[in-house]
Amino acid sequence: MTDPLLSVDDLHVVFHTERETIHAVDGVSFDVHAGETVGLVGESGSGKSVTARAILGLVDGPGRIEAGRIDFRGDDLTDDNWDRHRGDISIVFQDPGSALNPVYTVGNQITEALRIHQGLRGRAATERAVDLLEAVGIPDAARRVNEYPHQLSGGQQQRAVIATALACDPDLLVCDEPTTALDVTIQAQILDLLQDLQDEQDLAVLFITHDMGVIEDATDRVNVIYAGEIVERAPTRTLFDDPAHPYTRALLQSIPGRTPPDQRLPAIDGEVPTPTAPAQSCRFAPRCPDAFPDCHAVAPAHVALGDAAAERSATDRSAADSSSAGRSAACLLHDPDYTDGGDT
Ligand SMILES: Nc1ncnc2c1ncn2[C@@H]1O[C@H](COP(=O)(O)OP(=O)(O)OP(=O)(O)O)[C@@H](O)[C@H]1O
Ligand code: NI
Repeated sequence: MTDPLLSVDDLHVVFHTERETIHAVDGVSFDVHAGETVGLVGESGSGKSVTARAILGLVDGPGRIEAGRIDFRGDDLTDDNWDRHRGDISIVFQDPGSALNPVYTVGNQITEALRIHQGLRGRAATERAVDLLEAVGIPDAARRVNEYPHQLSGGQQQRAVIATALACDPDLLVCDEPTTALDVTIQAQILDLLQDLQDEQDLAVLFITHDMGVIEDATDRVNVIYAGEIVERAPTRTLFDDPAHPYTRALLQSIPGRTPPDQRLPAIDGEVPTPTAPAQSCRFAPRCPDAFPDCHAVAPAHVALGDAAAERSATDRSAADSSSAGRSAACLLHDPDYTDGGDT
């Protein structure tokens, strides 16, 4: 496989608050290749947005990137190379209302981005802004370019936000719950739009959501995050057909058709713990239906499942424990496929 466009390697983002130290992102690694959509999925508080902000260089105090690398086209962004790649990575947040400035027209916001990132001004910028609004499916774009955000519906606002994000002609679009604030029909339209844009522009997308249904529709590969750690990674189809980690299975059980936008994974009792210390055990163990004593005593490590071509991995207790060879993983034990060191 070619080199990844984005490579996040053992990223640690820590918030030092007065009360406690929060290891919000605690050793996260994943890659995104040109043109693909990679999902990052987990419940509220699992560290998705902090990961997204870290990639954009937007972690603010009291948060700090304390370890790890974020490579974009081989440049280490944690080395303060963000400015060089400012236009190469764009982000779309959940709430289009707060992403758009209410006192400027939609067109002004897009032309501002075009000026900064492409050096376009005047008529050329306005024409490009209209093109972008058309590209994101806003009808009558030549007129609507002069409208203010409040004159657009929620779905159209998110389209306008996406148009603004595309104005810098990014290679990577980070979408942090881009459809969560929208109703289900509009959600589907925005997902279709992202898919079309991606096919046309060879855009890579990092898609962040708590909704497994959206992951299934929108992504090629997926990373499951829990309390700051990736617990499983697999091609999306594989993950749905054959989930390895108990947390992944719990997430899958929590999609009754489609989770309503305002509801969060009701099927799993309890909440994601706030990681206030380095992991001494499996952070999911207290909620895990399959946990046994070791799960509470040993921090699992991440191991490959199958050969490299399978592109699968999950956290595994035995890998953390040098005395036990092989892959009779704690959290994978009940699944005989994963205990034979074998193939998937
Ligand atoms: N400014 C901050 N100060 C202190 N802790 C923070 C701050 N921002 C985030 N955190 C902590 O980082 C952890 C991860 O938060 P994050 O926003 O990344 O979760 P998330 O997965 O995006 O959740 P959601 O689905 O609700 O958006 C949480 O424990 C949160 O309390
Ligand atoms: Ni978030």
